[in-house]
Formats: sequence, structure tokens, C-alpha cells
Amino acid sequence: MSIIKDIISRYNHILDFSFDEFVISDGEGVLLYANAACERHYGVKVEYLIGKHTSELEREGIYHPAVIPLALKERRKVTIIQDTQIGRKTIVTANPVFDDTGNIELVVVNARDISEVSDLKEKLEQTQQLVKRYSEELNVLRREQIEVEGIIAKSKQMQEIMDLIRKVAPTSSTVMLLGETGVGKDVLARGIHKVSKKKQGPFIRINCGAIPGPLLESELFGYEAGAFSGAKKTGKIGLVELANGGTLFLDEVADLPIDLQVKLLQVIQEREMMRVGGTKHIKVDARIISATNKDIETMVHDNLFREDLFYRLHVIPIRIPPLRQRPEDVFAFIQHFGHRLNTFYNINKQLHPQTIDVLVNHDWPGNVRELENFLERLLLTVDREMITPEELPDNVFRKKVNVPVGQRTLNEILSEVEREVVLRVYKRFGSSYKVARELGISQRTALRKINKYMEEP
Ligand SMILES: Nc1ncnc2c1ncn2[C@@H]1O[C@H](COP(=O)(O)OP(=O)(O)OP(=O)(O)O)[C@@H](O)[C@H]1O
Repeated sequence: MSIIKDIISRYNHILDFSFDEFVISDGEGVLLYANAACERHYGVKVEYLIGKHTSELEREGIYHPAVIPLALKERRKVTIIQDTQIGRKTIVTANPVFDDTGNIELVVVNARDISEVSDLKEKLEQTQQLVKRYSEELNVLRREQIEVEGIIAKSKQMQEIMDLIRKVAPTSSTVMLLGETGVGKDVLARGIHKVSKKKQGPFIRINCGAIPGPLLESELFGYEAGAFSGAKKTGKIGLVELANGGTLFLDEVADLPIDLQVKLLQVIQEREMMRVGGTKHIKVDARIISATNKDIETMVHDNLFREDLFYRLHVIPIRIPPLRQRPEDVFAFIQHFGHRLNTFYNINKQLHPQTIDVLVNHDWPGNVRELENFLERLLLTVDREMITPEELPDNVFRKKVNVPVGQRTLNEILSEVEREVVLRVYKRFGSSYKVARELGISQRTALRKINKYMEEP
């Protein structure tokens, strides 16, 4: 022991240079040595510590917990995190030193201040939590912002499209919306505009297929006074010019006549245009979105649509799948339109789950528009509050007979076909006499079959 005391007294000034704390206790836990770093960690003079038992210092609250008793108890190296009375946090390691007989002679303790690392870690964790929360909130807000516009997108395909729209909408990139009639190209074009940087500007839709060729040019590009006979004296601003600072939506773009395709290409490339009969170049700063339900790529291949214009418009293509490929959306539309129609007409019509089933499995060639019109007709024309599949018109009600071979007898299959035919004809004509006449059976047989099949679920 005296050798150790000798070493300490000889080298203590060297250990005082150490950033780390250095403490030695005897085999009972009484402190023999502490270097200057202890003053920074505990806020007391080194002299105050020397000669005290480590548990006593712990009781005084100078640090907590004490590591030396743990090393003495477990007779091995122990590392813990310690809090001190002046708010420091340290990582402390206590190493027992054994004598020749296996008794613990000394405990050598080393401690490093990790308050800053620990504070930084805590701050980093808080910041990470905050970033996570903000990004979740941002996603919800983004979703809501588009959903506010009434866009229904429950299916995976539509969710992916909405994610893409959220990404591209704030940029000014040119988008081409592709898809069958009534899939929602117009709705999505408006949605893109409403979350774009140009949302304060106008949204100008041009139906390239609806305006007759000769009129289209002056509608699109406007004209100067006296540009042609019959032109207004004041001249006219075209739709392209009106879209300045906003979005120009070229609906049915595949129907644009070839000569106007050239002029449109100039608008996109040069970002400027000229009125009919004009000589002045007019700057046009508009985001361009186009849409078509035609196979425009084949049209390009057949030289019916300019390839250069196609590539300018087709920068971000978004293909909207037909309704038959996204039954989750059909279900959501039924709920959405059902609620809207009931409120609008002040009625309370419900669809039986089986009716919803039939509608979800229907093909809907006219897509959302057809479904919307169909529901309006259905809710207004059926008297009963709960609409069952029998109330559905023939074209929707007509089920395809799906016969898994070996699972049903011929009689069962024939009876299902008969049921469909009888009920369909009965629904159309509403009388057993007419059913009999249409199907070439007696009125009694017709009546019996109608009653039988009407009663069956
Ligand atoms: N995702 C949707 N959410 C809400 N309503 C929709 C959605 N998709 C379509 N609709 C509704 O369906 C109808 C047809 O949509 P829209 O006019 O956008 O289709 P379109 O693809 O532009 O059709 P077309 O090719 O015939 O011009 C509109 O009444 C629209 O409100």
C-alpha cells in the first residue's frame, strides 16, 4: 500500500492533466486518491473526497450511483453511467486490483464526462422525433389538400397515382393524363393545378375535340383587330394567353388538328405565341397538362400526331386505370355519390350489400361518369328505401353464369339460367302475361316461375 501511496504522490501532478477522472480507493471503498478532473465532475475540492468512504459520498448526493461498491461486490470490472450533484453525466469504470492472496487491495476508477454527448444524443432524438412528426403531418396535409378537391383514391393504383401527383404537382413539369373516358383525367388535372405553385393563377381547360377546326385557332391563340372578316374590332385574347401564370389543360389533345399542333409546339418550346393576324410575340408562362383517351402512341406511329409535340407533352405520363381494375374505388364511389345524392335530393336510399356486390363487379365501360349517372338514376327511380339486386336494371343485373365444372348438376345450372331470364323479362314487362308471350310459355307457368324465383333469395 505504501508503494502505491508513493507512486501517487510522485505522479499525481501528471494525472491532474488528464481530462478523464481518475480515482483510487482501498479494498474497503475509502478514497485514497482523486485527480483534478473530480472537481469538474462533482463541484467539490479533491481534499474533500480523500479519506471518505464512497457510500458516504453517494449518501451525500455527490454522485449516484456509486460504482466502487459494485466492483467490490462482484469482484470484477464494472461500468455504469453516473449522475453528479452538479448535473454532469459520466461513464465510470471501476477495476478491482487483487493482492497475492486474492483479496481486493485497491479499486481503480476511471470516469469520462459524457454530459454533452448525452445532451446531444437527447437533442438528436428529440429532433428526429420532431422531423418524423412533421413529415407525417406534411403527408396528411398533402393528402388532405388533394382529397379536399373531392378526389377519391382508395385503390392501390390510385394511391400510387396520387403519390406521383404530389411529387410532380409543385414542379412545373408537363403532365399527360391517359385513360379511358370518364376515369377522372379532368379531376386529376384540376387536382394538380390546385396543389401547384401556379394555383393562384387561372386553370384554363380547352377541349381540343369539341371546337370545330376553323374556330379552334382563334379560340386558342386569339386574334388582332381586323385579322379576318367577321373578327371583332377590338380583337380577342385566346385561351392560351389567358392561361398565363396558371395551368393550360389541353383535353382530348389527340384531336388537335396537325396545323395547330405546330403552333402549340412553338408555345411549349419558345414559351411565347402570336395572335392570329398579329406580329407581336406574346410571352406565355403556363404549366401544360394534356389528356387523351385515344391511343396517342399509335397515332404518332401513324403520323396522325406530331412526334415532337408528343414528346414535349409526354414528359410525365400518368395512366389512369379503368374502374373495372380498381373495385375498391367503385365501393368508395358508391358511398361517396350515395351520400351526396341522398343529401342533395333529401332522400334516404340505401343499397343492399348484395346490390353493392353486383355494382362492384360490373364493368362500367363509361367508368366514373357512368357509375355516377347510374346511381343518380337508381336512387331517384326506385321507390323502396333499401335497394336490392332485383331492382337493378337488366344491363347491370345480368350476371354471367359461372359454372365450375363438377360442382353443380345440369338441373341446377339450367335453373339458374332460367331464374335470370324469367326475372329479367318480368322486370322489363312487369306482367306474367307478357313474360309468357315473350318466352313462349303458358301464363300459368310464367306466374309459377315468377313467384318461385321472386321468393328465393
Ligand atoms: N377520382 C375521382 N374522384 C372523384 N370524382 C371523380 C374521380 N374520377 C372521376 N370522377 C368524376 O367522374 C366524372 C368523370 O370524370 P372526368 O371528367 O374527370 O373524366 P375524364 O377522364 O376527363 O373523361 P373524358 O375522357 O370523357 O373527358 C366527373 O363527374 C368526376 O367528378
